[in-house]
Amino acid sequence: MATYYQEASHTFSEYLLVPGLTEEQNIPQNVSLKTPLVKFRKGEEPSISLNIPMVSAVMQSVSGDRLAIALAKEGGISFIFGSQPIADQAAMVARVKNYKAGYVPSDSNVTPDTTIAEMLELLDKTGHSTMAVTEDGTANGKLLGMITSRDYRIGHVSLDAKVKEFMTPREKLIVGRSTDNLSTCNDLIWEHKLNTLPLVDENDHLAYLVFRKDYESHKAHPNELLDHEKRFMVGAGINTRDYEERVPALLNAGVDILVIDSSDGYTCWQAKTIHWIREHYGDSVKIGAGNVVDPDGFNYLADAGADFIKIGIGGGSICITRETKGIGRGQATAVQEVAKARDAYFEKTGTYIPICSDGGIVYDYHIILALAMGADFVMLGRYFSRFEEAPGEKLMINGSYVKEYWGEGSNRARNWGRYDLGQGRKLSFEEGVDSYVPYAGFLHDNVLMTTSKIKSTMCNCGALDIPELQRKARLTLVSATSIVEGGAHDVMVKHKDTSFNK
Ligand SMILES: NC(=O)C1=CN([C@@H]2O[C@H](COP(=O)(O)OP(=O)(O)OC[C@H]3O[C@@H](n4cnc5c(N)ncnc54)[C@H](O)[C@@H]3O)[C@@H](O)[C@H]2O)C=CC1
Ligand SMILES: O=c1[nH]c(=O)c2[nH+]cn([C@@H]3O[C@H](COP(=O)(O)O)[C@@H](O)[C@H]3O)c2[nH]1
Ligand SMILES: [K+]
Repeated sequence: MATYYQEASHTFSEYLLVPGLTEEQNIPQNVSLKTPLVKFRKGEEPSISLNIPMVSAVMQSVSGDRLAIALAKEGGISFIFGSQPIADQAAMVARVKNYKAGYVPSDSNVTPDTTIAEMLELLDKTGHSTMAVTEDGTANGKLLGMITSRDYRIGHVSLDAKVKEFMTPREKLIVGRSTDNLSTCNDLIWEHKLNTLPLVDENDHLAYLVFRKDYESHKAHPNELLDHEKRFMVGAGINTRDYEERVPALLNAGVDILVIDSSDGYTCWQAKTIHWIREHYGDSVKIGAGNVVDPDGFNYLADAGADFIKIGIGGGSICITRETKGIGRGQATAVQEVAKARDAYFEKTGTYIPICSDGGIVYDYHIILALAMGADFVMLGRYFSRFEEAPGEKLMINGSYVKEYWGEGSNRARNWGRYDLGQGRKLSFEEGVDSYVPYAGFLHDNVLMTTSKIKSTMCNCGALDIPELQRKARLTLVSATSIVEGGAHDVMVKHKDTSFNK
């Protein structure tokens, strides 16, 4: 006989948090939203943590390189969509990794004997007029000087002249140490009125350049998610078919973490994919898996070796999976059940596997509910698709700006050809829709608003960080009429509330 669950499965909107005791220290400035991205042993630190508990969905209309950079600046991570040719996806990853985040490896380097003609050719290629002069002409050679467009006057210098005749020599340069933090660099930049500060190591070899204008952008983003080379972190989605080609290409492009992107993660295909990665790369390559909605699915992927596990079938705003295939579970219940399994797994094995609630976040407060129920972070599609940096087209419809947002299971997304891979399968039915969402401006402003709401609610619950919230949270189911009570009611609203974030 089939198994029947006795409880109905619930959605986020059916819950509210009951405040806990708020004390002196419970102010938003003291709240940390840092959260683990990959599994770790009890008492140890995860090798990757997020600075805010938000990641962007593995979707064509959400996670391109532009959004990935904007989100990494805020402390989250994007998973670049996998529904595109391998080379295109790897190129997107590489664009994020090569983006400047304060410290820049110098990409325009010459030697003292380089001619002005050769230097101009390089300028043409890179577009960068500030060049390092090193002994061997490489980005990490011994620093001998700097040359910028202010040092020579085109038309007035011989093209055969050498760089050494015009450069500012090393002894006249102000330099920083490669170990200096950005604020020390910025002090030097201001003190000496510099545009560029070279950083050298103990042997006077060039390490990085720090530019005045980059520092200003960096200062506005204290939560930036950076790798050990100070590059933005980025993830990428893979599938369970072409991973033998896709994974090496993504790693080569510098990807920090992978996730297997599927509606249903409780499959032998996912276990095989993870095993292949462990066999070829050991634990050095981090990979999330999913989606699951119950303890069985969680335990299967945990045993297979997943670094994090994603929860959610059919709850996404563009999803029609529940309608077309009859599979899924209310997202709140799914998170609660999987969180229980994760805690039991931790208890049993000493390994903590972060879980991600994917899909169905409609209001900002749904994020805090997901976290309170045990999720370590959330994945959002619709939320990010509304922003300037999202890949969808921005259009004017009936006097309002909208962005395009389409599901990965829609014909539009599937047309790139994945569904013809291997077995020559053809698409038989759609599992997602193509839609518009109201345009919402820039990612930075929206994420700032969302995270400040999360922090504020955490103060109501007396929690200074996410684990404390998870320990202390008290959640209540709400009746249908109390949901009406929770909105503006029995008044004529003058202006539509834009902070509502829907
Ligand atoms: N979270 C959600 O509720 C949903 C998400 N989506 C999104 O749509 C996209 C497509 O999802 P899916 O259709 O689940 O893609 P999928 O590629 O995981 O699965 C498609 C079909 O191929 C089969 N399959 C997978 N690997 C195989 C292999 N190596 N050999 C033979 N058969 C194999 C699967 O069992 C399934 O029947 C993803 O981006 C996913 O995130 C779609 C529907 C619902
Ligand atoms: O049934 C589906 N058909 C689709 O075409 C589809 N595309 C994406 N997804 C899933 O929805 C998540 C994003 O959900 P939100 O827009 O609610 O944030 C995503 O992160 C996915 O898990 C889909 N589900
Ligand atoms: K399954």
